[in-house]
Amino acid sequence: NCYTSPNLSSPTSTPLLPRNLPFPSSTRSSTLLSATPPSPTQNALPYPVRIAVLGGGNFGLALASVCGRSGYSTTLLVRDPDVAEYVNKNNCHPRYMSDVRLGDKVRATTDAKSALKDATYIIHAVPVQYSRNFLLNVKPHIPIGTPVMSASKGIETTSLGFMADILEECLGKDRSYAFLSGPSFAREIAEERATAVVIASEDKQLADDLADIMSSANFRVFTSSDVMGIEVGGSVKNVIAIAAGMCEGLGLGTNAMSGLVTRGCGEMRRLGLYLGAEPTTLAGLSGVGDTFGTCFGPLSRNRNFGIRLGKGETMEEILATTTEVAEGVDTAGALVDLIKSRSKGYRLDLKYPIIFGVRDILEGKLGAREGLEGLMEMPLRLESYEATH
Ligand SMILES: NC(=O)C1=CN([C@@H]2O[C@H](COP(=O)(O)OP(=O)(O)OC[C@H]3O[C@@H](n4cnc5c(N)ncnc54)[C@H](O)[C@@H]3O)[C@@H](O)[C@H]2O)C=CC1
Ligand SMILES: O=C(CO)COP(=O)(O)O
Repeated sequence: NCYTSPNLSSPTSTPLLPRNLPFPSSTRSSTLLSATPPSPTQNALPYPVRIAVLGGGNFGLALASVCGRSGYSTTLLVRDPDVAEYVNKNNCHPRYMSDVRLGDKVRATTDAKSALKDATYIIHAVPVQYSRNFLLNVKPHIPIGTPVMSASKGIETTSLGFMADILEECLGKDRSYAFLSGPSFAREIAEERATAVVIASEDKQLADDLADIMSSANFRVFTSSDVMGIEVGGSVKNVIAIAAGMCEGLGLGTNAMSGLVTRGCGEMRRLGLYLGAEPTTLAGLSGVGDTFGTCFGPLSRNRNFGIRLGKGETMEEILATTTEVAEGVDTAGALVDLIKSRSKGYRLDLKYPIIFGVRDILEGKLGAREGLEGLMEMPLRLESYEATH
């Protein structure tokens, strides 16, 4: 890769905000709980920073507001000129979180060239299945070497690639990439509620710089080098959340829910270790942490999708009444295909019963109740297993 932190070693550089600190201490609790937003602060990086955010959905908006609140000029690249005009006039999106102001550092445009040519960092927040086309369209405007951070979670159904694969295939190997994940609902971020995430990159300097840029009292950014761990966690947790939602919709109870989510985390761990992820990442914010948030949090689209399935709605009925993306729907099938293509083992459905079960339910091969109750008939073995396939 060819990312070098712009002028970070300058002797005049101002000390950066501390990273990897625990949640803000009680001295900050008034800020955490206050309805009044804290005044914008610019994190002290000794070089000009301009952020471009690809994708004007909930998460692109939330991350743009984080960067804007840190004091950085942030441009949101959207597809619809009416949306761009509305954002610039009203400082909020007309449809997504329309009650949330984005802050005066955030502007929107449909002009990829103007958004990208001077960007120091690019944040990608386009749903996974649309990412390849989107990236190939904007590629001519992305300067060589500009680092890109993805915040999207899932697996592409056509290539079975994670975002790391899609980014490299679309934008080349001659730049550094980073990946943001963790329990982080867009609305809570936009409302400046306490949030802890992790940014992973093989390029430590990039992860550190992005953490400095985005960290604030209410948005804590930890760093990691385990890209695979981050990507497996972010992909699998959405599928587990659909199962958790079905469990909720069917009224199966707290014991069932806790058992299901824990066994789902076991499947995440099994796949992650097989693909080379670190166990600590899978047990961390982007693995178990995001699974808790998504399985139990009322804001989760994946969980809500599952609740509606559990209550008896069909896939078609649900898809016809939502414009928001539940990544787990496509990722469930992609995960099954990925597991089959990478594993030499047999009866993989017994090794990944929740992932395979959700895929079967989404494909209409099983009803939600039948699928979840089928888990009660799984062979009883040792609870813990190694990462063998
Ligand atoms: N919303 C959240 O709380 C979080 C979302 N994420 C991830 O962020 C990514 C983006 O999700 P959201 O912003 O929530 O999506 P969203 O559901 O809020 O919005 C959908 C976005 O997709 C865009 N879109 C629709 N069709 C498209 C197409 N054909 N080509 C390009 N773009 C198209 C829409 O313009 C919109 O920007 C997903 O991978 C999601 O898993 C991650 C953490 C939290
Ligand atoms: O990833 C998320 C929170 O961390 C958002 O989850 P949903 O896509 O299910 O809303």
